[in-house]
Amino acid sequence: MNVEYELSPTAWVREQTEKILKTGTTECVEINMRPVVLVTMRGAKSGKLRLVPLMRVEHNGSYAIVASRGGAPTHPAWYHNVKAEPRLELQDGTARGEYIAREVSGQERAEWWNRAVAAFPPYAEYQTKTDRLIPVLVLEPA
Ligand SMILES: C[C@H](OP(=O)(O)OC[C@@H](O)[C@@H](O)[C@@H](O)Cn1c2nc(=O)[nH]c(=O)c-2cc2ccc(O)cc21)C(=O)N[C@@H](CCC(=O)N[C@@H](CCC(=O)O)C(=O)O)C(=O)O
Repeated sequence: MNVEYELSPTAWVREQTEKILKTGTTECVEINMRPVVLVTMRGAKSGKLRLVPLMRVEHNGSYAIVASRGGAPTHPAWYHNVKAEPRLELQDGTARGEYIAREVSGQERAEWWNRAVAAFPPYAEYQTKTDRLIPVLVLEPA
């Protein structure tokens, strides 16, 4: 049974996703020479399986995903998907696993925000472009 995946309507994102699917590894793509992971999540309204590439922020087997959307004034739609259904799959390189996402705040968010900015420095600039607090969600192995 072939599962119906929905790729991003944004061309450059869809192209990176297609490359990951074709090569079988997220190592075939990068942003500013920084690694990417591929998250598979359930659409909150459509129920579709959506494939969302995000920057790789990893620490001791857990990951953070950052709902930056380049510092746009509103959260990316995928943020609402993950809040509605926190169980998701993450692919890092060729490794894929089930994770449970939870939004973090306070000191825990600060720690993961530092890791995120170390992994992808533009996050710091994105946060200066919007007064929305960019959500950080930690993914722990299910
Ligand atoms: C364009 C829109 O995407 P979005 O979910 O807003 O997310 C925008 C971007 O964050 C998303 O494209 C990311 O993959 C971009 N992106 C990163 N985006 C980030 O926010 N952070 C990152 O670290 C990041 C890294 C990254 C690396 C590589 C790459 O190729 C892309 C990267 C989209 O896909 N819309 C679809 C689906 C939206 C959706 O998920 N709908 C839900 C409902 C959502 C709701 O309830 O509101 C559903 O299906 O039910 C549509 O409009 O049809």
